[in-house]
Amino acid sequence: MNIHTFENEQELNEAGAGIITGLVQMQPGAVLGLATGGTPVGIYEELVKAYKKGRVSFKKSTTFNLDEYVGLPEDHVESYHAYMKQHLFDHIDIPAGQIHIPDGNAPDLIEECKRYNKELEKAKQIDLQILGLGHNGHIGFNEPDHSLVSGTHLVELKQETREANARFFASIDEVPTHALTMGVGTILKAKSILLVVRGEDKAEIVHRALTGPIQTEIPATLLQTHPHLVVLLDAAAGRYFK
Ligand SMILES: O=P(O)(O)OC[C@H]1O[C@](O)(CO)[C@@H](O)[C@@H]1O
Repeated sequence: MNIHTFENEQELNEAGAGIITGLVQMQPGAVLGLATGGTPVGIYEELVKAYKKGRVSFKKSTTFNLDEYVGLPEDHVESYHAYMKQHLFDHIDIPAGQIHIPDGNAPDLIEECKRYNKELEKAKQIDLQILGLGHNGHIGFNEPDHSLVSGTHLVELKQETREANARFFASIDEVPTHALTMGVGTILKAKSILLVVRGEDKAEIVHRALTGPIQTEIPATLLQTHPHLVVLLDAAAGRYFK
């Protein structure tokens, strides 16, 4: 595990984007696992800048998003479909057919999970999985539980997750109660993982996740078992690592 702490958010963003562009430059057909939420926004901004400067092309890349809310229309500004377009896909050259995001509006959500798993199987392996971290230790939307699911599945969001994400909605009542998420088995199967964590409010959980006992009640502790984990922390999130 390689942990890097940054005093400056911009340096963190550039480092994160540099890891992604470095991979895509060397391996244009790379399969990228993408995250949403507040954490990766600055990294996506740097990716867009790199693309606009002609430093990288995503024409041959494939992407798989970690998760999507259930029941939020795709064009709702807080759906992860809309988020990805707004922050990345509308500004780079990736062909639409190479983008994969679970469909939280599918008529049969269990079938949709199976379909997503099949797409992941076809891609064989994610080369680089980008992850944020929930305050309760969730990765993707794999919430703390006495057991965890390996593949894509339907989850009920914990109240604390809905509260944390309420900042993006007009009120907590608008935050969906369920989501589809890639499972921890798929996440851990990625060749490399890039975990990004920002803010004082996540300092304790990221420290527990990376140094505490491995337990499904803190799903991110499973990342300790991954052979190629890179962690980027801002100074506030990294305070217990100093
Ligand atoms: O980056 P945020 O908004 O703090 O969210 C933490 C994590 O939880 C999620 O919202 C759930 O997948 C992710 O998008 C994010 O990585």
